[in-house]
Amino acid sequence: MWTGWRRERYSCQHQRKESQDVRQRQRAGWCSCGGGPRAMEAPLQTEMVELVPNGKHLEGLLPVATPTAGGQRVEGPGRSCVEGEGFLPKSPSKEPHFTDFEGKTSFGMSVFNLSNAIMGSGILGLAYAMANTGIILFLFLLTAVALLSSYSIHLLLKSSGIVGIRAYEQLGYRAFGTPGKLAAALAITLQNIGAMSSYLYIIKSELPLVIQTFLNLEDWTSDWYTNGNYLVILVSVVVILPLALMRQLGYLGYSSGFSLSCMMFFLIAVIYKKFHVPCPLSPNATNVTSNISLVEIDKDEAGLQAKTEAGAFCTPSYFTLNTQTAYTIPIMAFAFVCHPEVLPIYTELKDPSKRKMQRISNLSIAVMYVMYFLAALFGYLTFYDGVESELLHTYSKVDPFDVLILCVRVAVLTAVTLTVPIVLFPVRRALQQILFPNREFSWLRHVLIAVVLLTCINLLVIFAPNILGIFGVIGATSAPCLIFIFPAIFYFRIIPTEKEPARSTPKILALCFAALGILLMTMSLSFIIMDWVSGTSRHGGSH
Ligand SMILES: NC(=O)CC[C@H](N)C(=O)O
Repeated sequence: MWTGWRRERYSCQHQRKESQDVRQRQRAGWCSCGGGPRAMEAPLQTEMVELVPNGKHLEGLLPVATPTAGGQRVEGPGRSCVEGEGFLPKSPSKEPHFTDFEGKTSFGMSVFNLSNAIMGSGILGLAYAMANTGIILFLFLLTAVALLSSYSIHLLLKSSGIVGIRAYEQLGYRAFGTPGKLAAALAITLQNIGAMSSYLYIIKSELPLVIQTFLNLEDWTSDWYTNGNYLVILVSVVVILPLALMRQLGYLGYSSGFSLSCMMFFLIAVIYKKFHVPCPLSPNATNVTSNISLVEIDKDEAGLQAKTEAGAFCTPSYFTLNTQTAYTIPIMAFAFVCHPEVLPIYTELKDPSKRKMQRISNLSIAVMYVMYFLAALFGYLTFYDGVESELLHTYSKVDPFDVLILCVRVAVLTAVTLTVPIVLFPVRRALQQILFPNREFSWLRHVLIAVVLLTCINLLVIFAPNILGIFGVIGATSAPCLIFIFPAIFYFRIIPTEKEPARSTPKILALCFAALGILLMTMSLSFIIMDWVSGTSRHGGSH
């Protein structure tokens, strides 16, 4: 990200002044600002400067920490100091401290941003997941996915610390060259475009209902303000685009905080509703109780039978296994995806260190873990097996004009709308890495990519909502790649064998982690294919 380039630029200045001895050690010359005669050596120097995470430049330049030496892959000819030019403060009168040019985002804001990146439409599918696993199995699986997600961030941070790179795709490049970079960029692009389309799809389908109810419109009107297609364009242009044009993720901290409060409100409403929605719902409210047939049975007997069935229906299950249980892991994996955003957030962190970033990640994951569990638990305890794969739909069945539910809808709409810009950041970065590698920052490109991306997603959501089903497959492939497989295999390749031999415990663990990812990916894909073959797309869901 641009802050990284700015760091390089500063590094160049700082090191030019203070590190003559180190410069000698790096015979290749690590600062050919302006493209001097040693421009050819820029790749090495770029990496050397980038190699220094967390401001420990001199330390990082010592031979012991120079995995770039010895012909390792480095990227970015010409991307060294030149790129940072535009980001220099005009009067560097003050002695530059490392913290001056490191990111500016505080710990709290980073937690907000990362939590917002984690939280999305995934939360709406969790109650359904619980209905198909039972409370205990759900809790076990959710804990496992949360822990694995945190471990995978640990792998990413450790790899990025070794090479000083703070971008997912560049880790891929470092580990496997161009194919690695392309694979990471592709997975990030597909995963995040899938997530953004699911968010915009929620806007398209929910916002007209909300507006209609607030305006007290009894009948369906064809006015533009009740047309989901126009509304989704309006929201994209008025809210999402300006936020997506921010140059740094750090600026989105406030909107992320607001988005989280909206989700908090959603959670409180879900808990409140548990105690105010009767179970079972009246038969005409939902088809949940349709199996309770009153026809041709004696009234008393029917009443008794209905009571027994209702009693059985409204009892929570602690451990369930059915054909839908298999979907639980992909739903949870999707809900915890935030890995493309971790390294950009790390780049912009004030006084960054791996430990601090890991603490931010663990805190965000822990907060989301609690919220996910409570939302799933109370959503499930409200509707039991009648819960749908999208929790909001289920509430609409109770009373679509209920004011609280309407407010909850607005809250969820606001939350997902404010998540789109965060999720768009890594996609823009990935596209930039593929299409315009090693170019300096340009506002035109920055704006154009955001506009093109948002336009494509809008078109997709408006004209081809059915295609969104394809993202089920993409999600089943890209989420395990981003969470399990890539962090593990990149780690395996990037950590030098002198530091950790191939048979050391951390590396073997990483390989097991990758194998687990492959297993999960195969599992999810086979379930989706089985669904297609049998023609029952049971898991509609919001994602
Ligand atoms: N980048 C992403 O795919 C984020 C998805 C997010 N975890 C969600 O639940 O919606």
